[in-house]
Amino acid sequence: MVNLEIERVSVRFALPGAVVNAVSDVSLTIRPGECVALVGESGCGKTVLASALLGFLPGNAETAGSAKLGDVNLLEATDHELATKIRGRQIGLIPQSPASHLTPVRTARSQLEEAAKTLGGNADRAAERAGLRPEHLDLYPHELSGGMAQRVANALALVGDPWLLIADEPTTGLDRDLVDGLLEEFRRMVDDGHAVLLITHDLEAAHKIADRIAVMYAGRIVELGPAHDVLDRARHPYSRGLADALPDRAFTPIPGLPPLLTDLPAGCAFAPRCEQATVICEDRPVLTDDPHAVACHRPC
Ligand SMILES: Nc1ncnc2c1ncn2[C@@H]1O[C@H](COP(=O)(O)OP(=O)(O)OP(=O)(O)O)[C@@H](O)[C@H]1O
Ligand code: NI
Repeated sequence: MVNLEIERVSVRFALPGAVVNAVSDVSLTIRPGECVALVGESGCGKTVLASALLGFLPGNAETAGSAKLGDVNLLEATDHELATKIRGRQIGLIPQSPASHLTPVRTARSQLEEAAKTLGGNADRAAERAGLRPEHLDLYPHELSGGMAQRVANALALVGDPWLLIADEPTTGLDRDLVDGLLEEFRRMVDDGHAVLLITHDLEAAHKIADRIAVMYAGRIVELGPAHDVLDRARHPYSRGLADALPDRAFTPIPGLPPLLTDLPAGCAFAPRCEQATVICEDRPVLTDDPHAVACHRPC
């Protein structure tokens, strides 16, 4: 097994009269045997980064940087190469809003069995791992509740036993028991030598299973380190605000809104919301190169 080496990846969308800088200069290595959680507010670029890795960006997207899985640069691979070698086999994706990715005219079982046949996996085993009962499998997508559709999508991503699973908000609509069951399944995979990139708003979920946490703000990673360090001793004022808003801490969420991705400031994008900011924050801070990395001139 190899690492996934994401190096200086940027993704921009060209719109009439504007450019959306959705992901800027993201570097992150994901290794077998670890779970990395990618957290941050809605719209900070988490899903766009995942889509870039699997070749799911729309035509108006432009990418820079590289994402290497062995000798394959995922950002330059052809759709054929991604479809036959990567997706589902090496990298499984649990997409955000899974219901829209299921084929409406076919039962969950037929979709899962087809994936199992193509990828060489076991449909029943994947369904069980995702917390589905056999009777759920005979339903059509429109008959599935949100939580059940989520479990079908989770099973589809697990069936080919990919070494890396990218799970984009995989706990949406699941009640606590199912969330815990799924997180335990992810942890088992990781302990078995797989890797999981868990994209989530749910810091509690990240706290439970992640080895490392990457905090994203306005398209950039602003803090990256061991999960407990990032949650309990956050260095970036933004991460500290996120961690302080955990239910058992219950401080007020950070006031204000992130900047528009079409109009990013030249300096630190968080500065306008930051109580620590001074004039030095008009220069963009770079992410430090240490095990608990932070991009901030005035870390906590
Ligand atoms: N095809 C597109 N064209 C233009 N802008 C886009 C496109 N797709 C995404 N964006 C923008 O890129 C930004 C990042 O979106 P993304 O979906 O990655 O956020 P996210 O962090 O996954 O948020 P959430 O937590 O709500 O899922 C958003 O501002 C979004 O509007
Ligand atoms: Ni998203």
